[in-house]
Amino acid sequence: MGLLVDGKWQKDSALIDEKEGRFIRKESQFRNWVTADGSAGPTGEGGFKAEPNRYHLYVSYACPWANRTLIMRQLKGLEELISVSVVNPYRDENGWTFAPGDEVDQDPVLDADYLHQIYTYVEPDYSGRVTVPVLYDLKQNKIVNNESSEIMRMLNSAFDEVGADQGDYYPPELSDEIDALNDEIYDKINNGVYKTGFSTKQAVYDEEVTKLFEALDQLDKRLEDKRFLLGDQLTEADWRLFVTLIRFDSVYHGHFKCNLKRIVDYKNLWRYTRELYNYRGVAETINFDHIKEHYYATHKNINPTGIVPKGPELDFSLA
Ligand SMILES: N[C@@H](CCC(=O)N[C@@H](CS)C(=O)NCC(=O)O)C(=O)O
Repeated sequence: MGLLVDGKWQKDSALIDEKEGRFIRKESQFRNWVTADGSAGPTGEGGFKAEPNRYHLYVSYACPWANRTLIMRQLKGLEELISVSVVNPYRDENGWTFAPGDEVDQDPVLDADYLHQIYTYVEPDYSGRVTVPVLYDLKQNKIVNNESSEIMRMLNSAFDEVGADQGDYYPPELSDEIDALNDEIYDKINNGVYKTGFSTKQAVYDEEVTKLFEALDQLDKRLEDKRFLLGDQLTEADWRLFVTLIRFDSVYHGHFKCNLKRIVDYKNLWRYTRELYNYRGVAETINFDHIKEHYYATHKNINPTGIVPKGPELDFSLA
């Protein structure tokens, strides 16, 4: 996997701590916020007022972090207000690309070949990873933010006065509970599948896969008497969990060796995953071809042939 160093693309870089055999995720770097009045948000600079047709979202259908922002865009009815470009699912030594493909978009800003060109266009000496999602300001030609958890929060509330649909997925009275669940789910599940799949030492794999399934077992119990994580109200925490569950049986189970069980084997998690998948507009944000192609073809270190498996056959219908 490549990255930018002082604005120059380097084709190779390591995300694994060689000695420990552990996967380490790096912090996102653009941390400004779109707000209703353009004032600064919790981090970064002000000047990013919520306006229709001003912001653009770069995503990959493969990526669970990008998926959560696409879901929030859908839930809040922002499809006409915030445009989207989907990158090619195959990430080669040049990182994410706009190489033509099924359901791949062209870049509206620079007609770029690579996503890293967007990063260096706004910051010519940028050093760091070139990740999706990216929320881009078409008016000022700046990257607002490339941290999905923050982009989700902006989409949840900043556009409410300019045409977003009703609905608050991070209501103040539940925020402490949501934050606590998010921390747990991020560490053990969202990032847990990556820590399991990218481990290069048996002991690290054993430890991570055990933590992952303990957490899934607990959530399955939690959902025994609850429709959603916090009861009847759907919150951000559900969508953050969902993006990992929906990829689980297709890629994490095989490709990342998270194979003690599948999600279809869990009574409550399976019911829950299907319900969220069928929730309004959400299925449109899921593209299993992109998901499978990305993981199996891109991570040659764990799947050297790049063969993308045909299965599994999954039925998400509610019947
Ligand atoms: N913390 C970031 C993580 C985003 C992320 O890691 N995206 C992956 C795709 S799933 C990516 O673009 N990786 C490219 C790289 O690390 O070079 C977020 O949640 O937005």
